[in-house]
Amino acid sequence: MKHVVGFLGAGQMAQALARGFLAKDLVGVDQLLAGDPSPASRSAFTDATGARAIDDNLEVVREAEILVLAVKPQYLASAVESVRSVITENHLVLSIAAGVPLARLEELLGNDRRIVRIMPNTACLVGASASGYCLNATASDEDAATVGQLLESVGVAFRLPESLLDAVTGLSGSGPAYVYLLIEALADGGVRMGLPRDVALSLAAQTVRGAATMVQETGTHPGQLKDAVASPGGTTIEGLATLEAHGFRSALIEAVTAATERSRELANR
Ligand SMILES: NC(=O)C1=CN([C@@H]2O[C@H](COP(=O)(O)OP(=O)(O)OC[C@H]3O[C@@H](n4cnc5c(N)ncnc54)[C@H](O)[C@@H]3O)[C@@H](O)[C@H]2O)C=CC1
Ligand SMILES: O=C(O)[C@@H]1CCC=N1
Repeated sequence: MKHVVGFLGAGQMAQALARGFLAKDLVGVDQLLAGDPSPASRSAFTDATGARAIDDNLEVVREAEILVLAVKPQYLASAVESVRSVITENHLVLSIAAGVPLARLEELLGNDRRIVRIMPNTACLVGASASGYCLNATASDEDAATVGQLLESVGVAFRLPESLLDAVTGLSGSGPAYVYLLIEALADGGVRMGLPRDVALSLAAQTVRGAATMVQETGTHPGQLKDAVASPGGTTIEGLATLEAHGFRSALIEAVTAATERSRELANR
């Protein structure tokens, strides 16, 4: 593929995506650049990727073929307005801003621009992201293929109707944070029961990884995999009953719902 990829915003997500693309050799280091007014973000980007980060968004847009809008949703309008005059139909514009709909992006960029709204997550850094994306009417099937290739290089990706992008944000966009909480809490439980902290953390993280891999690689329903762990009258069923008594499932369902609703609210800012 090897298009020049420019990021507006050189923060955490730009760094994670850029490192993922580099690791999969989808871009070379000289085909990557980022624009950011923050010297700290620029040095972090260059440290993480070896690529250029400059305080000149116009130059980034002029050089880029694929432009990734990677600023916080509240800074998106001002970032785009400052470069709008140099964004052409030759650019494929990807926005990762949570909650910002294609209609708003078209207002900012013009509906004759090729625009894709994406929701990845930070695990793109390790090639294990989970993403959803949707295209505006001007973007082509070839653009969809390009975006699919980029996102699949750093994990799994689903092309979806835009109406589902907020739910993707609530589940997999925000989801790594829920799982970090789970891992931390499992480790705390282990420490409470006497395990050394480092051992507890390692066991907790590997347990989450192993269970996720079992779901992905066996294709077996998680309920069936859960049943296979829980022996009659054994230890697991005691743990499961305790989780049910504390509303574990409901807490996760409500977390995804709340984050999805917040993503919907961000559309109205
Ligand atoms: N952090 C996450 O897990 C995820 C974040 N997102 C979305 O990614 C976007 C970026 O989030 P993060 O990387 O976490 O934020 P961040 O705060 O780490 O990075 C944003 C960067 O944008 C820069 N910036 C601000 N105004 C700018 C401008 N006018 N031009 C160029 N750069 C400018 C800031 O200096 C900062 O370095 C957000 O819209 C967020 O909704 C999407 C998926 C996951
Ligand atoms: O918390 C947020 O708003 C961003 C979007 C998805 C993950 N982090």
